[in-house]
Amino acid sequence: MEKEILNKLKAVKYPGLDKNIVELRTIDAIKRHGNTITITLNIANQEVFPLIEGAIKDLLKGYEVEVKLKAQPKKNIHYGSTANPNNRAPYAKNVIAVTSGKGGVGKSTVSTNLSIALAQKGYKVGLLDADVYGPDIPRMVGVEHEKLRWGDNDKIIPSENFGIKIMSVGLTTPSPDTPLVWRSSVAVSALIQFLEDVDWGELDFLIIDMPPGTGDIQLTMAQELPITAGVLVTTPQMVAADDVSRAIMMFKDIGVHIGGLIENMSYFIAPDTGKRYDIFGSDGGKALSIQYDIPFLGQIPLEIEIRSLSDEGMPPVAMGEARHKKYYQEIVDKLLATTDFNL
Ligand SMILES: Nc1ncnc2c1ncn2[C@@H]1O[C@H](COP(=O)(O)OP(=O)(O)OP(=O)(O)O)[C@@H](O)[C@H]1O
Repeated sequence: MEKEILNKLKAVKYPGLDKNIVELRTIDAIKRHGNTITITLNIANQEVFPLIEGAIKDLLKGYEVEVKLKAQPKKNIHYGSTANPNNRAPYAKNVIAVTSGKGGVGKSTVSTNLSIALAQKGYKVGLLDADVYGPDIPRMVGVEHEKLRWGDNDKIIPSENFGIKIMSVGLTTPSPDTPLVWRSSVAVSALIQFLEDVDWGELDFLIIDMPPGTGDIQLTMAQELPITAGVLVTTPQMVAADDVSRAIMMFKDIGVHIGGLIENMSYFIAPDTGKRYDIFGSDGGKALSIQYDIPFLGQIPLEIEIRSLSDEGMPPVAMGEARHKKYYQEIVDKLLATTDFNL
């Protein structure tokens, strides 16, 4: 019976999208009590709920149907409020914080390429690698052997490459592979120093590659900076994971506007044939963004070249083929459209 209903529900399109509510995983449960069928939807967008409810009731006319909205995850963690943050970076017109639920999803690769894509559009961009657990950005932009340098004004001179200014916690270690073993309080004060003591000049965008997760560092950054937009990176496998939901809820709880969600390593492009394989299914990121009512900024496939170019310090958006550039450039165009940036 439930299966039969689920099949029928495939006829209901999600408002404004070319996908149905079943493939977008918005059906949380279908239950039958006597003659009543109760369908629970898992969506956060209150405005589309009545539209879907109406369409379901029309479709299942012969049945007694009740459509409910699943209670969204309760905010049992209180992150506090960052309604009136300090502004340690008055030189930046906009601050974008890039984060992820878990490590290894490609957050630093995304931050780097989005920063360069913004610079390619003519904006002045600074990229702060605040990922104390894996400060990979210097290697990705080929500045890993640079050391901290101070200018005449006693300010730290940021590295520069591919049209962006770069500062990383990784540049504070004696060699690129020295591990950083910092307590979070030390990491937070180092980051604040980077915000205040680096000679960034005037910036249109300061992009911060945050550590993964929802800890002290994220919260302090949100208290010390007016974050214009938070951007979340996930992989299709992670889409259903609690970590991603927690990262989304953290931004929502502390009042940071979410610029959108990016799905990285979405599908695989075979290097020999160019054929696309949807290894992890498709559209998980889109479904997640619908569930939490946040913009979906796009997908980046898993491609060997993205990894090899990044490892060699040649960011794909600058040094890759046209299609690599397009992945990141299209995401930047969408982000510029979803958020009211100060430009
Ligand atoms: N779309 C992609 N296709 C292929 N490889 C990718 C892609 N995105 C990232 N990678 C590779 O995956 C690895 C992890 O990426 P990255 O360091 O950006 O992740 P991260 O989420 O920032 O990790 P960490 O939390 O450890 O800092 C890197 O080797 C990177 O080159």
